[in-house]
Amino acid sequence: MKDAIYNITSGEPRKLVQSTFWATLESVARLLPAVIAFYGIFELFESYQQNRPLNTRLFLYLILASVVWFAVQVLISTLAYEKQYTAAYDVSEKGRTKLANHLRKLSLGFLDSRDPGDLTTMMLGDYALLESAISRLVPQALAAVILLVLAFVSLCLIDWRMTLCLYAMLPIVLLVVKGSNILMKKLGGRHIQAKVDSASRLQEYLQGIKEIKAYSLGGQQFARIQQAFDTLRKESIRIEGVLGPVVMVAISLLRMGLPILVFIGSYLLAQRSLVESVFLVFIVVASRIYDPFTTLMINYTEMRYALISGERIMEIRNQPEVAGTEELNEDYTIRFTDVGFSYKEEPVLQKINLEIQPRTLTALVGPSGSGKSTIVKLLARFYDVQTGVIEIGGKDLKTVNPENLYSHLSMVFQDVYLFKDTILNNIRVGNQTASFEEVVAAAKKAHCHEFISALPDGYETLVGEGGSTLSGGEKQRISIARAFIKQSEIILLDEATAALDLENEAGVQQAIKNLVADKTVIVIAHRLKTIMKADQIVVLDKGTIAAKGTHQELYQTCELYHKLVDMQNEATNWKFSKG
Ligand SMILES: Nc1ncnc2c1ncn2[C@@H]1O[C@H](COP(=O)(O)OP(=O)(O)OP(=O)(O)O)[C@@H](O)[C@H]1O
Repeated sequence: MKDAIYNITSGEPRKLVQSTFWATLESVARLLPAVIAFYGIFELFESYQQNRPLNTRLFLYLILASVVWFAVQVLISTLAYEKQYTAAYDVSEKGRTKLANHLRKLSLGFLDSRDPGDLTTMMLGDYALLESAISRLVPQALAAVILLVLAFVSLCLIDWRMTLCLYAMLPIVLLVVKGSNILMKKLGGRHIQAKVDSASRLQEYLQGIKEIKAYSLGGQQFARIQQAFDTLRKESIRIEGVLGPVVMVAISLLRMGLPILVFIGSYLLAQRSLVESVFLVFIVVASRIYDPFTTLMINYTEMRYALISGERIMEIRNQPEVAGTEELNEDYTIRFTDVGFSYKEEPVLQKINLEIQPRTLTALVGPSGSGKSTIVKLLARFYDVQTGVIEIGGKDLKTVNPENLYSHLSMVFQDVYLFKDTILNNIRVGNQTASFEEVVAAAKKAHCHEFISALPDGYETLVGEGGSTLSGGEKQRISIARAFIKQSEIILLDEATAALDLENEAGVQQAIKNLVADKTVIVIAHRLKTIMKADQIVVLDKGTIAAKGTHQELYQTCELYHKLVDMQNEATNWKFSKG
């Protein structure tokens, strides 16, 4: 129970105290008309039995009490509504923000293992369920339990036998509910998975819409979405079909307490072991006492969902963040010692031994899939190595604070992501505090000032999500501008010139030259002519280092490198001087 509440409130159980207090007060207030009615009926009964006139003054008081009750009820309901919803939106806003912040600090390995729609569903759908659980379902459920316990204790003081009749079916109802929990866990999990799959297929469909059009995949991809939606429909019907009857049975069973009460009560009356007024009290109470519990049962399925959502959220929240507290010093010597890594079971890198001196340019070359990008990703600590160690300035990367590491690294990757924001702010990603002049200077060095200035809104131009309104080359130059403005000591370039048109290539090559001057640079180069002057070229083959050296050395001694260069010569008709 404690865990359930902790999960539903996504770690903030205290937020439920106020909501539950108000929900209980509201439920108690709803019982008051029954008390007022009881006094009226009781007086009718007594006056009839004692053969005396009705106490009209009492009825006046009861009418007055009804009016006061109405006003108080409205006030309490309004306040309860406000408190409950404020708490719910507060918890979900803080929870979403915390989760988003936490996601940023998780390893990419963990994020890769999740379905793309999963986290979106969690942020939107799961938190929406928690909102309704915190605002309504849980406070009402807790209020129902509190009320049942309070009523039990007070009614026992009047007549314990009648109280037991009223609650006679409760143990059986609790057993039914407990039994349905196992079913709900299984079906609820499958239902949520079906929702996640639908969201993922939809996201995949929208993201790949260009490929779907280009390769006429409409039917095939659409069938995948259709299947996901169909599974969702089946799971939704299954869960309603199974849990609906369980809820109805539980409510009906509990209400069986009323006929038991009438039956036993009549017997006790006949035996003269019960007075009529007490019998009356119980009949009146029985008309309202089951209401909160009925609401609880009707909301039960939704509440179980909220619980599953809470568990899903807490599972991510409990994932360890990429750890490390050490700060890098001024020494930027990079050393890989016996590094081994695999994304899944298959090893992708084995026994990587490499030293990169500060302010040198190291190029990684090798056939596709040989592990070049993985080396760069390990250095950027997107993943932690599984064997061996990577050090910068003698510090094991695993012990370095990731934020500190990123402050010393700039990355220009193949798939540049631009945020749905102005170009100015997209360049400022490299340095949030950069002035407009600094942004322009960086853009000039990255050879993108010209095309930005030609846009109608210049640096204030909004780019689409992912940078969809700019060409590949333009996006890449903006990412180079980001790196310029960051001015970090280590630069990781992944196919930095891949998306550039020939016309701009020379200019951008010059920009990169400026960028990397006096920096420690690791570049993944597919076009080998760009790295001929590298201080060190590392040739990778099937996850191991085949050879290291300068261009001249490798061309003469490394067969694979020789082959790669010759292949490119042929492909690009590039005249290459062998001297
Ligand atoms: N996220 C991932 N999950 C699982 N396997 C991966 C992942 N990323 C890469 N791999 C695999 O790891 C191996 C090395 O990939 P990597 O991207 O490092 O090679 P690369 O030399 O950079 O290739 P390319 O030149 O084609 O970009 C490949 O077999 C690839 O399929």
